[in-house]
Order: sequence, then structure tokens, then C-alpha cells
Amino acid sequence: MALEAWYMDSSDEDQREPHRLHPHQPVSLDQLKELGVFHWRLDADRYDSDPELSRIREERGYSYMDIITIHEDTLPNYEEKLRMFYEEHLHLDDEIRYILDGRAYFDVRDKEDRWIRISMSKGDLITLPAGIYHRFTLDRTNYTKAMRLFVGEPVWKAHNRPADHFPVRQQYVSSLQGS
Ligand SMILES: CSCCC(=O)/C(O)=C/O
Ligand SMILES: [Fe+2]
Repeated sequence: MALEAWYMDSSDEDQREPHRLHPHQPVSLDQLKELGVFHWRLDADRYDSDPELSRIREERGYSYMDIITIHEDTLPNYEEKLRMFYEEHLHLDDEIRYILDGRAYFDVRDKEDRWIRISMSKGDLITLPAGIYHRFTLDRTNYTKAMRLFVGEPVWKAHNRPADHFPVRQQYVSSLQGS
């Protein structure tokens, strides 16, 4: 199944709901690319021996990887972490996530500051550029297992909005101009 993304409504309903607009307003992979968001579809059943994953990691220098299982039975401080992940934030480095099982949503801001919801399921690998405002949530199924990739030693620090003073944010905003 292709990756699906859409513009979100602004209701305060449970974050795990899809929050589609009526009428539905889909967002294409090309629109995501314009925001610096890239996607690959891989075979998650063989992630530990997948030459395509190895190629991506080598080409892009993703030397670090670990696996996080986000479920109330496996993740310490589950509720608190989910609250943190759903705070609008940016990172000083790219965020690279590969869904190995389950499902999740990444929300990213577009150029007009509107929320786009990206629905991720098993086999989806996504990269969010340094400096983009975004957030993360589980969906109604309340479970995902994801590989986290990083160039070099990982820095997990999230800078909640407002974080416009970071050079990486200014570089990201400049990169959008003209695209
Ligand atoms: C799927 S990993 C947890 C989410 C996370 O690390 C992050 O920074 C979300 O934006
Ligand atoms: Fe993040």
C-alpha cells in the first residue's frame, strides 16, 4: 500500500484519530518532497538482511540504528513519552524512522504552517529534515515498532516550538523558498 498523507482538521479530538478534513485533502509524495520529507517502502520482514536498507544506510551515512517498541507494556514512562512526542518540536539533525511493525502518524508543518498527517505502516521509512516542525503519535492501534537511524552518535533532544532562533530552523525555512 502506498504511503498516505493528508491535511488535518483542527479538532481537539483524540490525537490517535485520523483527523481528516471533509472533504478529504490528500498530500502527495511530491508535495512531501518539497518540504524535504523523503520516503522509501522496504521489506520490513527482512530488515536485518535487506540489501536495499544497507544501500540507503551506506549512501546516507546512517551509521547508528536502534529499535524502539512503543506500547504501554514495553516503553518505560509510556504516557509521558507519548505526550512529549506529540509536542510540536524540531531537531538539529534529520529524524529517520523505519516502521518495522504496527502503525503511527508523523505530523509535519507545510510552508503555510498547516498540519499534514503522514500515516506510516510496516515497511515505511521516512526522513524528516533538520529544522522542520513536527510531532509523532500512535494511532488507534496503540502500537508500533520502529528502527531509529542516525548519522553518527544520536542526539535525541527535541526543541519545542518556538525554536525559530536555531540556525538549522532558518536554514530549513530558506531551503523552502523557491521550491
Ligand atoms: C518512532 S520514534 C519516537 C518518536 C520520536 O523520536 C520523535 O522525535 C518524534 O518526532
Ligand atoms: Fe521528532
